[in-house]
Amino acid sequence: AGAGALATRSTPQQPTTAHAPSPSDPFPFYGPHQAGIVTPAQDRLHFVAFDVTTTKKAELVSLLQEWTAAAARLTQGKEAGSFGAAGGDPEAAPDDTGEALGLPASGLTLTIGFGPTLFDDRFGLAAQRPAALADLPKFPGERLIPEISGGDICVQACAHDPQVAVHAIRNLARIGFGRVSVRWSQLGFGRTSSTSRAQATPRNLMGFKDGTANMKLEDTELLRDQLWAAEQDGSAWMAGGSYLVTRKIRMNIETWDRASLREQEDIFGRDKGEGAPLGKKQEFDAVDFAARRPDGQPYIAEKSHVRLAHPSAHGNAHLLRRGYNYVDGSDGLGRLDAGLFFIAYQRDVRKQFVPIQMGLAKNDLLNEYIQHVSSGLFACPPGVQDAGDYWGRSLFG
Ligand SMILES: C=CC1=C(C)c2cc3[nH]c(cc4nc(cc5[nH]c(cc1n2)c(C)c5CCC(=O)O)C(CCC(=O)O)=C4C)c(C)c3C=C
Ligand SMILES: [Fe+2]
Repeated sequence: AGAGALATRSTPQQPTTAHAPSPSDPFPFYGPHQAGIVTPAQDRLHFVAFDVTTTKKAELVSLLQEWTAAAARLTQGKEAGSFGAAGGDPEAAPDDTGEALGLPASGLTLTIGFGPTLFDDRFGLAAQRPAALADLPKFPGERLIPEISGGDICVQACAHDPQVAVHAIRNLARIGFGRVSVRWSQLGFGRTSSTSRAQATPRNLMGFKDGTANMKLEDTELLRDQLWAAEQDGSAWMAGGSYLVTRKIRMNIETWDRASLREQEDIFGRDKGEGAPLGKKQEFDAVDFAARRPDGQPYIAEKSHVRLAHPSAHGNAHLLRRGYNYVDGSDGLGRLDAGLFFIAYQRDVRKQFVPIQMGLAKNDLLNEYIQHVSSGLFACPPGVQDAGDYWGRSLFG
C-alpha cells in the first residue's frame, strides 16, 4: 500500500541556516527535554486530559509507545500512521483521520504529562510519585469544576495552525480508544506569553501585554535552577522533565471593559499601551517597587498583580508561563465565556506555583475580574531520545 510514501502529509521543510524560521517548519521531536516547553510559544493550543481506562500496565505502556511513534511522525508533518488517511486497507479504518492532509508541520509540538492520579494503586507507581508533584491546596476564591479538572495523562498540542493541533489530539485519542478516554480538553488561541526573547510580547484578552517578565529559553541558568527537574530532586525518572500546572481562569470581560484605564493599569502595575512598569517608560525597564508618585503613593500598588507575582515576593520563585486566550462562545446570559487558559512549567510546584498563587488568591486586585474554574497538575517526563525510546520510559521501563 505504499506505506511511508503515502503517509507524508506535505513535504516538511527542514529548518536550515539558509532561510529564516517559518511558522510552517517542524521542531525536532527527539531531545533531552520535551518540545513544547521552552519552544517559542506557537499561536494555537489544543490541550487534552485523559483518564486511563485500562487496568493493565502492559496496555498502558504499549499505548505510550504507539503514541510516541505517532507523535514523532505528526510533529514532522507526517500522517499519524504509516498507511495514512487514504493509503491503507479499504476494509479497515484509516490510521490517520485526514483533516491535516496537505498541511505542513506548522510548528506542532506534543508534550505529555502524568497526573497525580496515575500514581494511585492501579499500576504500582505509588512509590515513584515525585514529591514535587504535590497536590495543590485549595486556594481562596477558586470555584473548580471537577469535570474539567485533573486527569491521569495530559497532552499539550501547540501549533501555528489550529487544524494541525486538533488533528494531533484527535489522532492520539483515536489511537487510545479502549485504553484511555478524554476527560476534558481546551482550545486556545493568541499565545499569552513569550518564551523567547526573539518573540514580541503578545496581549491577553484584558488588552495587556502578557509574558514580559516570563522565563525565556535564553535564560539558561535560570531554566536549570527553576524549570528542569534534576536527579537530586529525588525522582530520578523526572530528570530533564518539568512540572506543569494548568488553570482555566474565566474573565468577567464585560465588567473589565467598563473599568477605567487608570484602574486597569493599577491592577496590573503596568501601563496598557507599552507594558512598562508604572513610573517607567519602556516595557523591559526594571520594576521599582519603592518608587512613589508625587502624592506619596507607590507607583505600583501593594496589591497589584506584578508586585504580588514578582519573584521578590516569595523567595525568588519563577515560572515559565505558556498560556493561551480562550473563548468558549457565550454563557446564555449575554456574556462571553472567555479568559486565560494559564499554563506554567516549573521545577517544583511547592516552591513556585503554590506560593505565588496563594499570594495572588489572597490579595490580587485582579481577583474582582477573574475566577479560577479548572485546575490540572502533571509531571512532564524528559524528552524522547530516539526512535527506540518512548514517552515515560524512565518511569515504566
Ligand atoms: C500563579 C501564577 C499566576 C497566575 C494564576 C496569573 C494569572 C494572570 N496573569 C495575568 C496577566 C499578567 N500577568 C503578568 C505577570 C505575571 N503573572 C505571574 C503569575 C501568574 N499570573 C507572574 C509570575 C508574572 C510576572 C511577575 C514579574 O516578575 O514581574 C502580567 C505583566 C506582564 C508580564 O510580566 O507577563 C500580566 C499582564 C492574567 C490576566 C491572569 C489571569 C487571568
Ligand atoms: Fe499573571
